[in-house]
Amino acid sequence: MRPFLRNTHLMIRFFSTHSFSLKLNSTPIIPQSSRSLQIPFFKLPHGVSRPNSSSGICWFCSKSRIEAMQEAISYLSQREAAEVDEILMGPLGFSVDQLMELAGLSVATSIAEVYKASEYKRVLVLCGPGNNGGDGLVAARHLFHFGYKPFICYPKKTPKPLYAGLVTQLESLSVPFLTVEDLPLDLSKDFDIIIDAIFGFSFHGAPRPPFNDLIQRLVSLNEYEESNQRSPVIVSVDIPSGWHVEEGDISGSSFKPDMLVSLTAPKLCAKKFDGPHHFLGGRFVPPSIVNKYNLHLPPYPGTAMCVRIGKPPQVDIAALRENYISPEFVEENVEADPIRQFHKWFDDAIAANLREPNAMSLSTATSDGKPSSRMVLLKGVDEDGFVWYTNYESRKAHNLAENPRASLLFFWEGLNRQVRVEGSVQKVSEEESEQYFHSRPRGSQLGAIVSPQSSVVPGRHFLIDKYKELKDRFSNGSLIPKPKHWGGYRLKPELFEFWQGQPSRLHDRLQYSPCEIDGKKAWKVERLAP
Ligand SMILES: NC(=O)C1=CN([C@@H]2O[C@H](COP(=O)(O)OP(=O)(O)OC[C@H]3O[C@@H](n4cnc5c(N)ncnc54)[C@H](OP(=O)(O)O)[C@@H]3O)[C@@H](O)[C@H]2O)[C@@H](O)CC1
Ligand SMILES: Cc1cc2nc3c(=O)[nH]c(=O)nc-3n(C[C@H](O)[C@H](O)[C@H](O)COP(=O)(O)O)c2cc1C
Ligand SMILES: Cc1ncc(COP(=O)(O)O)c(C=O)c1O
Ligand SMILES: [K+]
Repeated sequence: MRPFLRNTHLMIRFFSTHSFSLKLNSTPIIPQSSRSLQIPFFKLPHGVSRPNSSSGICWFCSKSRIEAMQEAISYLSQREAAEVDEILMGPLGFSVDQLMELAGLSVATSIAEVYKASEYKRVLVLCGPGNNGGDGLVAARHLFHFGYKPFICYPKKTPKPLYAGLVTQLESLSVPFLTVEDLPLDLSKDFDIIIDAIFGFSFHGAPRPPFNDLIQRLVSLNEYEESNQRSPVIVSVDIPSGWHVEEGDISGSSFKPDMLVSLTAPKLCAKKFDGPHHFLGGRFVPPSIVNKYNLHLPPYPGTAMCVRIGKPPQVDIAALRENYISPEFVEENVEADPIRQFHKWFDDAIAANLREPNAMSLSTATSDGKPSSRMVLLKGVDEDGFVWYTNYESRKAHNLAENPRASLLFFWEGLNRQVRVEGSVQKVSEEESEQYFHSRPRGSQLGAIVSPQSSVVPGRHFLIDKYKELKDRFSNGSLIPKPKHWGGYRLKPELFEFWQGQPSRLHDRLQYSPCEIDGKKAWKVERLAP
């Protein structure tokens, strides 16, 4: 919901007691959460009352109320959490194994999103006697496969086949099991992450041995943190163990985790969590549960098993960095022809399922050397060069008219690779542009006619009005003529560089520049210092 709700006027139209549609500045909004979970209604924001008539009366509510709604997240009481558990495993047909597998996977993926295995390798998982402990065992297995080194402390093994199986699976991966006595009293040196999978929503009373001692060691870690000494981060599964499930840390003497992964929906104690990373996991909640408990939760993006709840933490931009780890990229293994090498890497980018691997930054410059860059989409590449399409009256087009030289840059983040290409630029033939133009979706064809690219327009309505008019004109499906001012460019490459990230910033850089061998045009490959 966040992106939709920055503006002031939100129109709410009621259909029944709870059901309403939302319109922001006249544009219908399908809340993402309801799209993915098919929630037919939203919780009423505090202070908004239902009109007397349910026949579709519309009115506006204020910005602060919208923000209140935006912040509204549902929390479950202890009783509700147990009830949801029963419904899932009763009428809804789930088995505990399934839910635990998905819960443990959510915990592992949440951790992997924030704490990279390259920096936070050693993970101690403290497992309690119930399902929360089972989630910890599952998370440990997934973390092993993600490249972490897990250790388990599971002092009260649950004598059920499900748990015995989870233990066997970890033993077969040679994951060490440590007794409480094996554990160092001071956990600060031996581990980078500690997963608290001791108690979940069935916790009650005060922690009994040996778990009281484990919890106390987590409290000591918080004290380390306060003294600015490096200590492991603590990740709590569902509930910070020792906290009251609804009231939180009532004694004020328990530990404060750095990350909380709420499962299914946050429990009431999560309101008291003020650490930097709150995630939601357990992507199995069906609409019937969402409706029954009036759940309002952030939607999971794409195929993710977890989603962040609340604001991302403040980051120190200067401290943001990745350590690249890639296979070596050496002279002996490259293609003699840089276009063939480009195709090889492009195929890798496709195989890695990267989003828009054909997106490239195009840099041009004015005749007096003022550079500018923007992204465009590569639409073809062969021995003649790299092709993209655009508006011939745009800023880039003016640059290219006065200085027909450009550079292209591809960055394939998931593969730690970039490719630089430099050369001279020419327009493609009218026939080639015609052919490509008509291959585009009709909406994009109309968009190209509507948009005087790079010139100032009076407002969004200018484009939308023109678009609607044209859409009507071409609604009979007739051919949309390509505007004269729209077409392709081809960059003929004169220099290439293939870059692959490596540890300690000692990256591989292989440059291809033109040369002549026996009077024939060829390419010289040279390694550049990173
Ligand atoms: N949708 C869902 O529902 C899903 C739920 N999932 C997971 O299940 C978790 C809930 O699991 P759960 O019900 O097994 O309870 P949990 O809190 O792990 O442990 C209970 C054990 O602790 C013990 N114990 C209690 N208090 C104690 C104390 N003071 N000191 C010492 N011991 C104490 C208690 O013993 P008892 O007191 O009964 O003798 C019992 O043995 C939930 O939080 C989530 O992580 C996910 O896997 C999948 C989706
Ligand atoms: C991923 C991506 C792909 C783009 N592809 C194109 C494209 O193929 N052609 C184009 O004209 N603009 C494309 N754009 C928009 C351009 O980046 C840019 O805004 C536009 O071409 C105007 O640039 P100019 O004013 O420098 O000429 C793309 C933008 C993004 C983010
Ligand atoms: C303004 C503009 N023109 C053209 C394109 C390329 O689109 P297509 O793939 O439909 O040719 C894009 C892509 O983002 C664009 O933003
Ligand atoms: K826990």
